[in-house]
Amino acid sequence: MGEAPVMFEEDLHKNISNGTRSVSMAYEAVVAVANKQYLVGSTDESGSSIGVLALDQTTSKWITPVVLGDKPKICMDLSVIILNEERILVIRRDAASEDSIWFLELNTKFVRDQSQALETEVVSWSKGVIGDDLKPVVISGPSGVGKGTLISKLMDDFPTKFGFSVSHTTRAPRQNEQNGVHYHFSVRSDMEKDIKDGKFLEYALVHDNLYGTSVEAVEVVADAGKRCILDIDVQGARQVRASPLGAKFIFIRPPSFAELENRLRARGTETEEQVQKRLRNAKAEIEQGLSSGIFDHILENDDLEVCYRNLKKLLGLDVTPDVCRTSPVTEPHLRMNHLAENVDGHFVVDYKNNK
Ligand SMILES: Nc1nc2c(ncn2[C@@H]2O[C@H](COP(=O)(O)OP(=O)(O)O)[C@@H](O)[C@H]2O)c(=O)[nH]1
Ligand SMILES: Nc1ncnc2c1ncn2[C@@H]1O[C@H](COP(=O)(O)OP(=O)(O)O)[C@@H](O)[C@H]1O
Repeated sequence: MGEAPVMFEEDLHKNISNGTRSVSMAYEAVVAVANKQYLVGSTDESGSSIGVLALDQTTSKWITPVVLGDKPKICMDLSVIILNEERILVIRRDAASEDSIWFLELNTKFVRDQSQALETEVVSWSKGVIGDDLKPVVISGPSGVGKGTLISKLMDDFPTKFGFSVSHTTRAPRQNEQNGVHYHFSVRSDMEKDIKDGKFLEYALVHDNLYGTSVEAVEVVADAGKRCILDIDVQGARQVRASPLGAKFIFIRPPSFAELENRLRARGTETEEQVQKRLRNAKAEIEQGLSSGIFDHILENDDLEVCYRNLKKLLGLDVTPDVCRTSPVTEPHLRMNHLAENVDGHFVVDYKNNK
């Protein structure tokens, strides 16, 4: 697999020989996917990463695609395996094992969306994660449910194991929030330019502010050999689910809407108007979290220590097993003053009339 079919090699040399395109880079492997031939090379223009070229067989034109994602460093010995029409596996045979497996996305939904947004050919690298251990973790949930509290506990208890993906946002910093630690507090125009330049894995308008996860924010954690934790909203989780990142998705649900409101108010970080806006958004977020199918697990944050223990259990950390209320949640008892029904193993809770 990964060796150029004979007719392609002849075709390639013919193209090169008749000057259709001088391929100035040494190429290690060629594969045919859909109506294109992809050359995965030992170097790109930067001279530091593996390069990618494509020959569109319908037009016989060479394409230098925009290459997104963290790029694998150059190597002199690689193999390519076609997984399907969407992605290929690239194995850097002379690299250390933790950096030898890479996916090149050629035609995934993420790549197609980026191609449309950037109006050009796009491919995207993503580092293959060996096993579950280093798989990034997406944690979502309505404002005030306890995401930050749970993540802080994980980071405090396992500082060498987990790293936090520092998002960008146009929201103003709260008291005690440090730029570059809690968020990269940004100007909207700067964020919008970087989004257009393909530097963001996902982004969304949340409570009237722009939030986004840069590719670099995730790679910084991965390069440190840590498991990346992303605290993002449901819209962002949906985008990450469609991206090549390959994460574990966990939705944190409050024990009741009234308790969520109590916590948000008690935290004292938002104005009354912002509290109302976040509570309005919370209803849709919770319904999305419970019934969208984006999330692998749903955890109820009633008792903090129980929820934290269940979170650690989900992440394969050594804890005494607990009644882990993860989806699908079977027993339909929620301390709500509102009926919850069990639909396809998920709770669809009607928060509409909860007061
Ligand atoms: N899509 C997306 N959402 C984010 C990101 N960073 C934070 N959020 C979400 O934005 C919402 C508001 O976050 P924040 O203002 O810190 O308020 P909090 O949820 O009350 O802590 C929360 O649901 C976060 O999960 C991001 O990078 N992308
Ligand atoms: N299980 C819990 N029981 C009671 N209060 C909680 C619980 N989990 C978090 N809190 C409190 O609720 C507030 C919101 O928590 P936070 O982590 O900021 O939520 P989020 O990051 O989801 O917006 C904080 O004041 C926090 O101390």
